[in-house]
Amino acid sequence: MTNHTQASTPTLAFIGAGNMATAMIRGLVAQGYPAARIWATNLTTEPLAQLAMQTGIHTTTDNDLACQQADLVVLAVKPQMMAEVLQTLRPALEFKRPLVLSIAAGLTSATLLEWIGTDLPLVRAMPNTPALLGAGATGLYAAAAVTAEQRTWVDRIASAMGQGFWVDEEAQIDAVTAISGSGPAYYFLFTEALAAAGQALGLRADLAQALAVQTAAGAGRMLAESGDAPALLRQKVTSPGGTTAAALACFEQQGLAELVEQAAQAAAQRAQQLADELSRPC
Ligand SMILES: NC(=O)C1=CN([C@@H]2O[C@H](COP(=O)(O)OP(=O)(O)OC[C@H]3O[C@@H](n4cnc5c(N)ncnc54)[C@H](O)[C@@H]3O)[C@@H](O)[C@H]2O)C=CC1
Ligand SMILES: O=C(O)[C@@H]1CCC=N1
Repeated sequence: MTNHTQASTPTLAFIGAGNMATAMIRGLVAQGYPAARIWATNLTTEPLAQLAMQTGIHTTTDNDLACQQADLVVLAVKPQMMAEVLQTLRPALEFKRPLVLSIAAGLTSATLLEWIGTDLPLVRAMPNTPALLGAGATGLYAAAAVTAEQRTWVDRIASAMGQGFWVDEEAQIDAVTAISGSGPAYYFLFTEALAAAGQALGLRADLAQALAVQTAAGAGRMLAESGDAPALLRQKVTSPGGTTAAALACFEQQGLAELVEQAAQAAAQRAQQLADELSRPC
């Protein structure tokens, strides 16, 4: 029942329009994806009203209705809600047979397909919130049965949100989750810590925050636009015997690289744990 006449611009249905789906939708619409080809659902109308007003997309609290319109269904509820949502969506999915794109952390394609109860084409995606600005990084894994045309749909969506990166092994999606899915929060935390350090050095709170935020934004742009490797950019700031060298030596002595590695491992392990916990029969 897939609507092949609309194949080049598939109709999308986002099931669970929360933080991440909203960032994706706003990013897609800002990059010119037709709002008339996007549906989004939530449990109540309140969170949908603002999204509809800002973007002009279709919204509904009826997951079946949204699914019935869609060539591509984005599963965007929390992993803990997924089994219940898929159980109720099963008839609509079986009838319409869309491409399913899950953005849920952890949940494997095997578990998702078991819950869907029928063999549908499935892509696991791990986007991140900068998708809102068209500056996202999205990891992608195609489970079996995804057609070449459906891959082009996914590529188009990922490029409208920023950059897409296909991986060949599903397990790598957990690593992507730990680096870029959760990654924006790490940079936000570092920015908060830098602002607090500015206050500790005697700066006003608002000034310390403005300096930390503008520095993060500037450094991010240099990383993205200069073409230089992060290490080279770091070296260009670091005068021998100067202030940066003193701070970097402190980071090194305190084991920053090891700490970052441990944090990323904790995120990846949590993704696997979520998958194990949720796929266990009750
Ligand atoms: N927030 C992020 O940065 C990222 C989140 N993800 C994944 O995206 C998914 C959603 O995460 P968030 O957007 O952060 O969570 P969220 O809680 O903001 O959004 C989920 C939304 O689903 C709605 N919902 C719950 N049950 C529903 C149902 N039966 N029908 C329709 N809507 C329903 C909730 O009301 C909520 O608004 C998760 O699976 C998460 O792993 C993936 C990448 C990044
Ligand atoms: O924290 C989480 O579980 C989700 C997945 C990646 C970012 N947010």
